[in-house]
Amino acid sequence: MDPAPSPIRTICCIGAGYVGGPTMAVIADRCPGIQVTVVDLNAERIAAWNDPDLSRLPVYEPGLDAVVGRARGRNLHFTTEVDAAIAAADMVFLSVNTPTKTRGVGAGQASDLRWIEASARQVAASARGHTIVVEKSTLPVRTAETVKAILGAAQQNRPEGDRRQAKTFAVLSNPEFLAEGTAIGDLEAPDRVLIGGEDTAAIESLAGIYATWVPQDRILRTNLWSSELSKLTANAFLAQRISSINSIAALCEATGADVREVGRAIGTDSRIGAKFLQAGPGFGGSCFQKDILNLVYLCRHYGLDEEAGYWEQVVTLNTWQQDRIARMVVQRLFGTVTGKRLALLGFAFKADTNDTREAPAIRICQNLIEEGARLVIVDPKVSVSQIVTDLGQPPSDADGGWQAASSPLEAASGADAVLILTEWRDYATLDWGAIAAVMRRPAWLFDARAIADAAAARAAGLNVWRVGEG
Ligand SMILES: NC(=O)C1=CN([C@@H]2O[C@H](COP(=O)(O)OP(=O)(O)OC[C@H]3O[C@@H](n4cnc5c(N)ncnc54)[C@H](O)[C@@H]3O)[C@@H](O)[C@H]2O)C=CC1
Ligand SMILES: O=C(O)[C@H]1O[C@H](OP(=O)(O)OP(=O)(O)OC[C@H]2O[C@@H](n3ccc(=O)[nH]c3=O)[C@H](O)[C@@H]2O)[C@H](O)[C@@H](O)[C@@H]1O
Repeated sequence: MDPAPSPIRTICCIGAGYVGGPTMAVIADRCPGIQVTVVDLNAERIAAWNDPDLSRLPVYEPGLDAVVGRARGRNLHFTTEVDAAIAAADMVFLSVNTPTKTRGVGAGQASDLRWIEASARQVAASARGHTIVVEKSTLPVRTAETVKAILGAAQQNRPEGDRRQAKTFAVLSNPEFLAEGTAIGDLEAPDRVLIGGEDTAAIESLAGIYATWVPQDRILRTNLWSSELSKLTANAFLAQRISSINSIAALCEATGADVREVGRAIGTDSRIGAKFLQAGPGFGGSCFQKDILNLVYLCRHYGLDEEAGYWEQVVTLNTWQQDRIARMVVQRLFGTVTGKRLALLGFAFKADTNDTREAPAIRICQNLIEEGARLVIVDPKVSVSQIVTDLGQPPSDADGGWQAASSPLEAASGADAVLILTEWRDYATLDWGAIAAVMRRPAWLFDARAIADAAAARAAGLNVWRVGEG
């Protein structure tokens, strides 16, 4: 008979980022009987999570402020006291960053696991009694072996009769599938919760937490390796759809078809489904490229070179889409944008987030800056300092420079073109008459999200390119 799952009374989450913060906030909000402490080495980030002004949380997610407001101070805590929080926890989530390696073996493809290793070592050193360690970060398949080796080295199996609490561990994989901008909805009503492990009691302890608000038929249980690989595979399949529809978008533009019509026609096939078929400037975000390249690395590591090439093409085409759009802008503006003012609407990698990690706007801006354009960038949620970091240069009104503007109308003043790179809802209702009136003619709208009112823009005298429209 498997041991009954031990009730979880205290949780520690290592990593107060885009995943750790929202995930733990929802768990605390839904499980008032569990004390949840989120820890981070980044004191600034922790201070922002503790800011009394809930509009200043370090992660912008619709609905997150309400969730944090209910639980923070009651049973949700944020602190830099990592070791103390680990010592007090029955369950520790590892939700640290796992970026692509930039040096050494596997650089450019493999995941850099130094933060996972460091946090596992912190757990090994500070944990007390029996601790369930949960991999929440996206990890290469079989990383649990590393985590278990580190924890195992610290495990103390007391001799019979020794009443001191033994330090023992169970390791689970529980990858997160939330998407940014919809994190709260994704966490409160997930398509599925995936739990991988070998220790049934530990699996049921974690399943019991999610079962507080997630129906049992959506709580999937599997083995460690399948769980770790499922996360990489999910992101690879999602990103593959985007590169697939973007490749069809280019064919639509060349043949007079419309990618939105094609998307509707194929998406009504229940085997394909209608979601994730929006053509755009390519996928951004911190994870798609990272996770696919990690899959490519793993395939090559196991000698599966054909499979590695198959998945690598998803990333290759994504980069091509961003370069194609920049090239097309230059071509349509008579082959040169040197000294020309281009208004860029949207810098975040998608709407409803302030996250710019791997945003398509970064590469497209860099290409146009290389061509000598004078960019004017507008984004409702991304800070100027973040754009400075991402573009690697301060604002300048010289050729090959960029400046920020506070509105699309201000950015379009004197501009030869407006580019839409993020699908912020406001861009669907812009006043194209007013915008066209301040632009230099002949003037263009390049809508890489097909969100703008193209008829209104054309009626205002603008030339219009929309992704995927022939
Ligand atoms: N961002 C997203 O939408 C999603 C991310 N993921 C995965 O979740 C993991 C975390 O991603 P994000 O939250 O975006 O990363 P993030 O970079 O926003 O947050 C990670 C945090 O961990 C902290 N940290 C690192 N090592 C630490 C240590 N030893 N002790 C204490 N704090 C430490 C860092 O200071 C950082 O604040 C990654 O593996 C990612 O692939 C999974 C699903 C969605
Ligand atoms: O592992 C992760 O980090 C997460 O990555 C993605 O979530 P996220 O990157 O936050 O956002 P998405 O909504 O997936 O968008 C990713 C990119 O694809 C683009 N996209 C998305 C959908 C679409 O139809 N077309 C399209 O171009 C978006 O504009 C964005 O640049 C996955 O959707 C999540 O399930 C996963 O947990």
